[in-house]
Amino acid sequence: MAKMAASVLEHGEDAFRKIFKLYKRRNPPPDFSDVIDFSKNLKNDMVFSVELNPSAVSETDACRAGLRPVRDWRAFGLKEHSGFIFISNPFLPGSQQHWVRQCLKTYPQKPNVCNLDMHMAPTETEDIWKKSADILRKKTQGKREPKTLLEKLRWVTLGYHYDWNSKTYSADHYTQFPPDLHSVSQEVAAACGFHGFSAEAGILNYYRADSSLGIHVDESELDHTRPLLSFSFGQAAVFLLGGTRREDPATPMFMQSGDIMVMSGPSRLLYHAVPCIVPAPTGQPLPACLQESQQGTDLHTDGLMQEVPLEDWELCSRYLHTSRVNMTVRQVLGDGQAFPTDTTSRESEGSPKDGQHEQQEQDLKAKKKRNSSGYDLDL
Ligand SMILES: O=C(O)CCC(=O)C(=O)O
Ligand SMILES: [Fe+2]
Repeated sequence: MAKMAASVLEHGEDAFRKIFKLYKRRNPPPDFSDVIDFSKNLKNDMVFSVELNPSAVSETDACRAGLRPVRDWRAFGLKEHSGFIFISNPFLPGSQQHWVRQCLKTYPQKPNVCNLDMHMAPTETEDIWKKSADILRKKTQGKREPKTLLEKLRWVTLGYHYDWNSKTYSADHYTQFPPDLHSVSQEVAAACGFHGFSAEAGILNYYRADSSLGIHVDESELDHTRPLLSFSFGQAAVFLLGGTRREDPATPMFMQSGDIMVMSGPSRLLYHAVPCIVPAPTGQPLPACLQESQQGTDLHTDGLMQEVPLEDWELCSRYLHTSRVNMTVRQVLGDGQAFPTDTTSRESEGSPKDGQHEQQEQDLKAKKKRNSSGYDLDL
C-alpha cells in the first residue's frame, strides 16, 4: 500500500507515466544519464551478471543461427526484476543484416499480416519491398514526398496472428512461423535455461524516429511460464521496465542493435514501454555492428543465414538510418494446451494489452481513437 502511495504522484500522474513522458519529450531533449547502458562496463547497484548455460547450445548451432558461442555472451539481470535477462548483442559480425532484411523484405510478405492490411486490399500490400524499393532508392533527403509502403509499415504478425481488437490469438488464424526465427529463438531460450521453447507467434514493430510504444503488458499468450523474447535492430531505443501494476515506477535501459531481452518468470508479466528512439550521434547514422561486413564469414554455409546482396543492404541501411525494428517472439500454448473454444472469454477479463503504439506522426485528430492500423494510441 505504501509503495502504491509513493508511486502515484500529484496531478494523478503515476510514476511510470511520468518517466514515459520524460523520455518521450523532444524539447528540451531528455537527459539520458540515468538510462542503463549494458554495452558499457556497468557500475550499477541494480545490475548483476547472469551466467548462461554454454553447453545448452552447441557452437555449431549457435553459429548456424548467426550467434557467437554462448560462453562469449554478456548477459545481465536486474535485482528488482527477477527473470529478466538482457543479452548484449550476441550476434556474430555480419549476421544482423540477415534479420534486418527478413524484417523489411521477407516477413512482411503474405501470408503474414501487417498494419497496412487493415485498410488496403491484399493485392496492394502484396510485396511491400518491391513496391517501395525503387522509389526509396531515388528519394532525396529532406524533400517532402509521399511515404512508401515500407515507410508506412508499423507492425507485422507471424505464426498465430495477434488480433489487436479481441487481444487474442486463435487456432484458425495461423500461418507457418518462419523457421530461421524459430531456430534462433530456440537457441536463445535454451541458453537462458528454457528448453523446448517453441516460437509460435511473433510481433514485429517498426519504429520511425518519432515512434513510441505505450505502456502495456503481454498477457494474451496462454502459457506465461514460457519466456518472451525480444530482438532489436537499427537505431537504439529507451526501454522502460515497470512492475506488475501499471502505475509502478519503471527502470530505463538502452536497447541497441543486436540486443536481446528475455522476459521470463516473475518478469514475464511486467508492464513495459518504449518511450523514444534515441537520435543517432551526428555523422554516425548506423551503429558499428551494422557496418560489419558479411564477407569472410562462414555464416551462409548451411542455409539458415542468407547472404544479403549489396543492393538489398543499401536499402535496409538507408531505412535504418532513421528507424528501429524489433521482433518479439512468443510461445502461445503450453505443452498439450489448446485454445479455449469461446475466445470472447479473455476479452471480458479486461485483458489490458492496451495503450499500444503511439505514432506521433499520426494526424492529431486520430489521437485517442483506435487508429486504422489496429493500435491503440495512448496519450
Ligand atoms: O520494441 C520493443 O522493444 C518492445 C516491443 C513490445 O513490447 C511488444 O511488441 O510487445
Ligand atoms: Fe510488449
